[in-house]
Amino acid sequence: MRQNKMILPTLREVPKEAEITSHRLMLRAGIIRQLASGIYTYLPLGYRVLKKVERIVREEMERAGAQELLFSALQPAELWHETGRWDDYGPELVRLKDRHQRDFVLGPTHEEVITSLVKQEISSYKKLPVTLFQIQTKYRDERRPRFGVMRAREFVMKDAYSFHTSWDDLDVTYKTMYRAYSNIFTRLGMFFRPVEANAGAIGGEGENHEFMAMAAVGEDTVAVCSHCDYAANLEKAEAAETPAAGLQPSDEIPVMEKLHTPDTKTIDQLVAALGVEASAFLKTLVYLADGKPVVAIVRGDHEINEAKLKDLLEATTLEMANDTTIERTLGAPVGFIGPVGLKGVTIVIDKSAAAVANGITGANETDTHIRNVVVGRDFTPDRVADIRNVVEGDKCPNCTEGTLEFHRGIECGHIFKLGTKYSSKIGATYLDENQKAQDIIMGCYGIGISRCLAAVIEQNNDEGGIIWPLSVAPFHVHVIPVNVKDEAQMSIADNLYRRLQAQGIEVLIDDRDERPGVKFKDSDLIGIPLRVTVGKRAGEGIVEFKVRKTGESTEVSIEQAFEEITGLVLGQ
Ligand SMILES: O=C(C[C@@H]1CCCCN1)Cn1cnc2cc(Cl)c(F)cc2c1=O
Ligand SMILES: [Mg+2]
Repeated sequence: MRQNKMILPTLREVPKEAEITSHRLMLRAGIIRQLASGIYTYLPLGYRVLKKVERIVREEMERAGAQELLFSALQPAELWHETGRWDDYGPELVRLKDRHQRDFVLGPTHEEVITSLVKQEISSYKKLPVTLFQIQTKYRDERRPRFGVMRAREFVMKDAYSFHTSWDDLDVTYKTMYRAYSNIFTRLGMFFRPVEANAGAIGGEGENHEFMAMAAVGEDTVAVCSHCDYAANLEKAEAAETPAAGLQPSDEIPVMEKLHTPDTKTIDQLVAALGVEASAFLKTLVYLADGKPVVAIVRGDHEINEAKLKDLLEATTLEMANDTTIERTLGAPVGFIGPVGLKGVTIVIDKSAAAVANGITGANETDTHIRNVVVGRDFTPDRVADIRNVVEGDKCPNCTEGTLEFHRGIECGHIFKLGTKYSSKIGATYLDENQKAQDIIMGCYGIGISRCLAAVIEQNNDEGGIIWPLSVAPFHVHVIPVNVKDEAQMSIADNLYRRLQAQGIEVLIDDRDERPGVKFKDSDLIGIPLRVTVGKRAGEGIVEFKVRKTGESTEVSIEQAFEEITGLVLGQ
């Protein structure tokens, strides 16, 4: 490709709205341009990378035995009524009416669509298992799109769905997909970790894993064991059971005692006022689970994990109760609430909080707390479960030797064992050997294709700009004639450009009439992995060969450069 003709608008200045490296570099390197909030145009340079990521994903999906198809982004609302998700989702679901005033959604995902296709096209167990996938634009009306394509309102996703007659068979495909995902992210040149995850709204009855590109700007927190290969999204991570903290037989603990705690509402204020550790407090929170009040208790030094609480309660919606609801439900002001004496409200307590020998909680009276509260003596919880976020230093639940460390990750893939949640609602069954209709068992597997571009850049950049891995680079080689008016330089550059292209190598030639400094800065910025500079010594047949990743550059003969490049590119 001749750069002088390309729409490749590089920018010197960092656009102020871009907060993270990949967003800044994607704008500066002429990869994307914003059309509207959370909606992006992929310029030619960016589109070449997007197609390369798609190709790698497609190759690995086909190697895993999946068949590619393509759905419409427009989905009839009827399907979303059948699964109930029309009502489950709020403004994030893009809804519209066609000219006949019929309701449609712009697809954020395609469980309903693919399950209804399988319902109408597959009826015998002989046709199962089958895995189908598409690479297509998805729409999710994020309240606050940010970080460029990392959290956009329109994005390219590969979504795959598998259909089975048994959980064992689903497990085979799940493992195949897990391996395919590892191949994909390895080929993208990404430092990634598969982590145990929380299925979230999609539900499903089985295990699920996210594939995290490890990066400081990642929105997700991953707990990683210092000793074994345990890794889990914080939404899911657990700690090894620690023996209950020196539980004294409850009869030795004195009876509860009220404490006058004027205006001390937060744990920190209480620690200061009472001079006891935060871990001695039973922090009481009030939620509405599907509209019903639930009291959740964690130790004062822990944080509630709403994903775990929601799963435990099997709630469709879970939200913090507002102060009015709290005061109405518990008859006490926020900051002084506690579990003792509550009637008619479900109490869930975290296992670590339940192990507190004698705790301090709100007394459900203004400016009053109580100490010597013993779980099981002074109040009886309805559930004792893991509903807290693990903290760094917690024991690993897998090996119990290592401790958990936190790292940030960008979720680039997520695979799920769905079960029959969608097939039962859509009515996708198969006839088993006894001609009996059974609900099809499903798995689903997503990759954020456009998000991968940002993740790869976050992990591959330096002060000069992007450093594309060869596998996804928009071009393999950047040929830069220093002075386009110099006949010798241009003919040598052109000749090399043509010979490399003839080998199937993708070459960008900077034939712009620009100062050398501008050319080199742009070349570092757009991050083509290999560069040949044709300058003063071209007449002697000498060019400069530079590897963007290492910065290493050597003066070599044109032939040496040609050999080196074909070796690196065709050998990859
Ligand atoms: O998409 C999934 C699960 C898997 C991911 C892999 C590929 C197949 N789907 C989860 N999810 C996320 N955000 C959503 C947003 C909206 Cl507005 C919605 F209506 C539905 C969903 C939704 O279901
Ligand atoms: Mg996910």
